[in-house]
Amino acid sequence: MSHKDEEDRGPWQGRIDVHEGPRALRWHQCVTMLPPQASPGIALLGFPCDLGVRRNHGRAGAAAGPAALRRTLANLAWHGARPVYDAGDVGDVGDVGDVGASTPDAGEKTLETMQAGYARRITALLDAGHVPIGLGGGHEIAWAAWQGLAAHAAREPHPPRIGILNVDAHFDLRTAPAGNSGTPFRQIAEDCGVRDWNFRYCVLGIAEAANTAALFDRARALGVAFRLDEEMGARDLDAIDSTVRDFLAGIDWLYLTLCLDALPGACAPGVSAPATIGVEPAVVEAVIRIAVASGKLRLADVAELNPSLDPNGRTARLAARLVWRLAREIARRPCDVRSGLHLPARD
Ligand SMILES: N=CN[C@@H](CCC(=O)O)C(=O)O
Ligand SMILES: [Mn+2]
Ligand SMILES: [Mn+2]
Repeated sequence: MSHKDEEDRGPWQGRIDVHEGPRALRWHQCVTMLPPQASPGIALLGFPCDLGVRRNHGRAGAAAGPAALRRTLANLAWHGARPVYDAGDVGDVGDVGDVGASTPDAGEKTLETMQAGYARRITALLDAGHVPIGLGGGHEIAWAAWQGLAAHAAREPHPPRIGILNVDAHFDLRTAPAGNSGTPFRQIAEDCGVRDWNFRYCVLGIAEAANTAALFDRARALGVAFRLDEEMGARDLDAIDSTVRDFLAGIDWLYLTLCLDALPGACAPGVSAPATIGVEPAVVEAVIRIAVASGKLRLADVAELNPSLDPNGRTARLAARLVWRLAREIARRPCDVRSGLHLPARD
């Protein structure tokens, strides 16, 4: 690779094991910028936004999450059998400025224009048969992701039953009238009402101490399935498996969202609200395996990475590992010509 090529690869740079043979590959050598008419693959899309975290009185900095995630992913070992594309960041030229071009917001990066831009990009990626993995950004990414997925689903002759599986210390069902990082699933519940769809939402890792009684009441009123952080240990894996499988049995399409503040604060300090107990990374990986093996996953993301609060890039490493795990499990599955995750697993 020439010096010029290396420069052109932006964050996708890292160690090259020149003496290790052709299988000694890392992500930076295999991820390509998303070309037009690309064959179906995994598409990474950055959401460099923390405007929702700010509105939610959280600690700002997650806007730098996607860049840190790409830099960390770049050096991980490549075992992929399926292409991974970098679809860039929302907010790149043309993404946000065309929402109501005559409004004062035209071209401005507000929370709503960023969310609308992300939603449009997600719909286009899904329409092209890709499995998008969103790189957050605050958890306001979830309302944007839902809008993109719902627009894609609405094109189906019979709209699929969409379920959201959230690994999170928080319900994010707040009622604040202006959307923020704490409201996305309440916004989605309302949108389901408008569309006459059932709201199907399951959260794993809820910290009782970090969610008020009002939030628990709202979750119960909305029929939300959840497990507390204290019910998410390695010893609980059979019960976790049942919770996830029961949820998956009642849906056709899955949106999986991983809020890094669900993981123990010692592993994931680089978030707005670190967890005191949290869910161990190995358990989160087990959830990812079950979710992907269902063949129903359409869209996933990792939210709340805040590099400004992240000593030694510890949280970025964990976030990259979870993206890596997602991609690894997706790549194990046989590929249908269009969006091929309906097929049974090979193993
Ligand atoms: N998305 C996170 N929501 C949590 C954490 C708030 C924070 O950033 O401190 C919530 O609203 O409770
Ligand atoms: Mn959270
Ligand atoms: Mn959250």
